[in-house]
Amino acid sequence: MDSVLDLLQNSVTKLSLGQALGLAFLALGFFYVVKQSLRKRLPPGPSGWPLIGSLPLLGNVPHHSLFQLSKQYGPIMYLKLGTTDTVVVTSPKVAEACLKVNDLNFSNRPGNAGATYMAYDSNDLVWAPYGPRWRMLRKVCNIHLFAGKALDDLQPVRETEVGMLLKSILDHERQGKAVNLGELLNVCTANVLGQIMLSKRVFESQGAKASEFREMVVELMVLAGVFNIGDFVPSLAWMDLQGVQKKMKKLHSRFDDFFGRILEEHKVAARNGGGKKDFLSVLLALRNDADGEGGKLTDTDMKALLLDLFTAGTDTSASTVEWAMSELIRHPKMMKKCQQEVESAIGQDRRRLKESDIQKLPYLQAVVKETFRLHPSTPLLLPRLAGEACEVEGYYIPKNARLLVNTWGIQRDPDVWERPLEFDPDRFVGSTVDVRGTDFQVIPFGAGRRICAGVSMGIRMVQLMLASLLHSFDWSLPEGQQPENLDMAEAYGLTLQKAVPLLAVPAARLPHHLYK
Ligand code: HEM
Repeated sequence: MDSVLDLLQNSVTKLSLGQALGLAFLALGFFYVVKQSLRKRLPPGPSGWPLIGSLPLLGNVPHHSLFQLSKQYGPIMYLKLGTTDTVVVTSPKVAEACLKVNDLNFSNRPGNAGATYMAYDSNDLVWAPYGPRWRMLRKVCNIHLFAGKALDDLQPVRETEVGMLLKSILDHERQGKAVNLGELLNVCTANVLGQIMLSKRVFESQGAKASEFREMVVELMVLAGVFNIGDFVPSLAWMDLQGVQKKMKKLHSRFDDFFGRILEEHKVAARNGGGKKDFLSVLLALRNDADGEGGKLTDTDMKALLLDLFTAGTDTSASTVEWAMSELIRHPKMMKKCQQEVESAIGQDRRRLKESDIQKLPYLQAVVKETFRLHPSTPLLLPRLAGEACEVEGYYIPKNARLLVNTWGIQRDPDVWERPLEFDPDRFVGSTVDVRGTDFQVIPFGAGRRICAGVSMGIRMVQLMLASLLHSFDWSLPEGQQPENLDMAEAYGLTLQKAVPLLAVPAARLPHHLYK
């Protein structure tokens, strides 16, 4: 052994300077090639800048900018957002590879200030780590809120609240006012959830507590929509450069007080034998039973769940209907077709529309699908996290990389859809393509294990509200505005809102006694 080493040493010392330099360059070249080939395995994408990465490329409306970038770099892109590894997906095929083939690996969500400071340190359902607790929370919600039987049992609540929506629109009509539809739809969806979960109309304008809650939800939407630098450059999070975390903490304590008070009222009612038949009462009754694999339901679990369901369920459904109404006002023939369909299904003077009528309205269902395609309320879904490094479409995805699925881009891609920017419900008439996470060309609710928990409730709410608005009223724009000039610009926030809210003028179509 010694002699071999001696030999090597001698030969190295015997190399000329030129030979030694040549060897050194060879070694450097070898390492460069290895490094490059490792790099090559990442998906293509912009190189970005130190510390901030490609954050400046996101612009004001990130799903637009990312869609443009995908045209340059392809359907799977890698970029640094701040210091975080991020993978952006913009094709049905790659979305399926992530959310179906590699679903388990992408079943977590990345931490962020909202989850930490507002959602009880990810102790809720939306941000909970994938595992037994998440499963337990989801199961409880499925059984008591979202499964077919629970949804059917809650049908009268939805119909009653939609009835109140129609009545309030009629009041506007009598005063000759245009209505801010988005606002009224928000009130309706929040009250449906309030009645289901707390036996309370949380968005009533009378009463200090009701309006306080509304104000808090609006603030939460604004805060959650802020692009918080600390989420992308974690080493700077402690500085809270935009003051977002401070505001979140303050808002969280207001929500906690609000839900805490309602929780205490429910506990007292249950002790006195006067418990209500709502979701919170069910949770209270379950608290001693639900100690299976997920552990007990604590007060915190319950408050976090209530917060989640209000925030995930209100704006999403309401803004979808606002977009649908805007499209129909721009396309009067389609609006007429919907109204004729409803009229021939249930008539125009006998009664108000019921949820069970929707099955007789295939064109209206197609209008809803087309709205989900063109105006998905959560354009980048909610972020996922790669639990382990993995391979997607031959590319290397690092462990802990964030996954953003640009469903807005997929649903407007000319490679995927014919005439993608045209609102054309007929593309869904007689088609089996569905929006519930099985057809990856249209996944407004996401897909896989962490698909939206409230898909069925959301679809039912959207269909019922839209069909009722069309059955009960004719709609036009305030004087001087032309349908073809209606502003359809998007504002970026927690959900995809219209930048300019829709103001529309209603004209009653039903006998007045039917609005009671
Ligand atoms: C138009 C209506 C709605 C749309 C478009 C929508 C969309 C979404 C999307 C895109 C996600 C993320 C899915 C993913 O990561 O793959 C999500 C998650 C979620 N949604 Fe919805 N949503 C709607 C209505 C609702 C309603 C009515 C509720 C409940 C009242 C709800 C509760 C939730 C919850 C709890 C999650 C988190 C699921 C989890 O992480 O396990 N959503 N939603």
